[in-house]
Order: sequence, then C-alpha cells, then structure tokens
Amino acid sequence: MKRKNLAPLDNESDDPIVINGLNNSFGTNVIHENLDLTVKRGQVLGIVGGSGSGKTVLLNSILGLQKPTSGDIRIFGHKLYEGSEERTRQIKAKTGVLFQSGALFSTLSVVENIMTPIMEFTRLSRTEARAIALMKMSLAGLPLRAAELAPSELSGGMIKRTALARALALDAQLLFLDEPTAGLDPIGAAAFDTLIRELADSLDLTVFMITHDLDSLYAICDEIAVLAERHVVEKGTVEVLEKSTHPWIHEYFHGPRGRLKA
Ligand SMILES: Nc1ncnc2c1ncn2[C@@H]1O[C@H](COP(=O)(O)OP(=O)(O)OP(=O)(O)O)[C@@H](O)[C@H]1O
Repeated sequence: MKRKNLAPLDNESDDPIVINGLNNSFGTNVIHENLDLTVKRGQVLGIVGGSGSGKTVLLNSILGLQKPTSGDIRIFGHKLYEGSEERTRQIKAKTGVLFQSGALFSTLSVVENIMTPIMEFTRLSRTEARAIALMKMSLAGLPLRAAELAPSELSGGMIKRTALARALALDAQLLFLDEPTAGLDPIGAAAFDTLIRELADSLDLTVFMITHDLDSLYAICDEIAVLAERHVVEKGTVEVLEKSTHPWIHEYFHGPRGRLKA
C-alpha cells in the first residue's frame, strides 16, 4: 500500500492531553474512578503513585492501547477511540513513547530501530530515513559508531537513548516516558534526566513521565500529578506537594526514602 503523507492536525493550540471522568475497571477491580487530568503544552509532568495505583493503565489508556471503561480522553483536542483511523494515525505520528524496557526490536540495529517509525509514517526513502535516524542518534547523545550495533550489544543507558531517539524520530510533540531512569546507575540516571529536560526545552515537547525516581521529579518536572484512591489526588509543583498533608504524598516526600526526611 502506498503510504500517504500526514495532514496536519487542527486545534494544535489545545492542551495536548485532557482527560475527563476516566473510569477503568477489570471485573470488580476498579482502577480509575472519575479521573481528571490536563497536561499543558510544553510541560514536563511527572506521574507518581504507589504500586498498583494505575499509572500503567492510565498510560495505556492515553496511548490508545487499552480502551477505558468510560470517560473522555482528548489528545491535541481530538477524542481518542472515536476518530477515524487516519486521525488516530496522525495523533500517533505526533507522539513518541519510551517504554520502561526500551522495547527495541532485537533483530534490528540501532539505526534501523530508529528508522522504523520514519519508514512507517512517511514516504521517505531508506537513505533519507537513515540520514534522519543518524541525526536523531546524535540528538539523543549516541555516538554514530553505535549505528550498526544490535540492541544486545548496548549498555542500559544506550538502550534508553536509542529508544528515546526512536520516540523522537518523527519530530514528536508529545513524549511519554515510562520509568525512564529505571535500571540506570545514579550518574547515568542524572545524565538521562538532563537530556530529557534539554530536549523538552529545545524541541518544545510536552512530556508525560511515570517515575518512582524522586531525583527526576526535582530535576526535570514542572509539575507532578499524584495517583491515589483511583484518581489524581493532587497536581502541583514539588514545592507545593512537599507541603501536602495527604498521607501518601507526605510519606513520599518525608518518609525514610524521601529527600526531606526529618
Ligand atoms: N489487563 C489487566 N487485567 C486485569 N487487571 C489489570 C490489567 N492491567 C492492570 N491490571 C490491574 O490494575 C491495577 C493497576 O495496575 P498498573 O500496572 O496500572 O499499576 P502501576 O501504578 O503502574 O503499578 P507499578 O508502579 O507497580 O508499575 C493492578 O491492580 C493490576 O493488577
């Protein structure tokens, strides 16, 4: 099938993510109940919450991977799960995802992994796609000599950077990160945080980042949304959340692993 070039989406001035009244359940297990969340353009938003609080289910709902039980999710002003296939494709082309494991294709080299979305969503030739992929490698801080390596030959940090380059291969405006620093040593994690913040600022990205890493929250997030009791219980800057009296949030910032422990 001949690939079509993607028409621009209208309403691009809308908040990139607007969620209203989201409900998700599995049988009798209610995960989200009347969850509302807005992510503003250019914002780096951290999503935190206890294990099993529904962060991954929320991410999957927003990515269109898991149809919610009910509720309204708008991406760039367009309702997910209701538009045409072409509209879904347009939205997909403007979003990049970095899954926790990297989720690289193991049989493809680094550069081929990054070329994949370019080949899928544009009519560019392989040579052109490769040139763009090499540029994205350097944007993600990868040395060009890594281009022909297989994922199995990469360090944890290089896997994350390759996945990031692939997520940004199509000039995404909205970037989803699932535990981006998990599995990295503290120095590698700090370097990756810095890279994400720099890219978010220079490329005007909106970033939705699930994390357990307090250092990442302090280093790069403009705001943090806390998932508990099946919805977003609070959203604000770290300075605001540090003062929260909500028991989970208080424990998170002031407990034994928190930065502000007494
Ligand atoms: N496909 C599914 N079928 C049934 N239950 C599911 C499914 N996916 C998730 N759940 C349940 O939804 C709840 C929330 O899971 P989720 O993975 O979103 O939590 P999380 O906040 O990402 O946790 P963690 O921080 O441990 O990764 C859990 O109770 C989980 O068992």
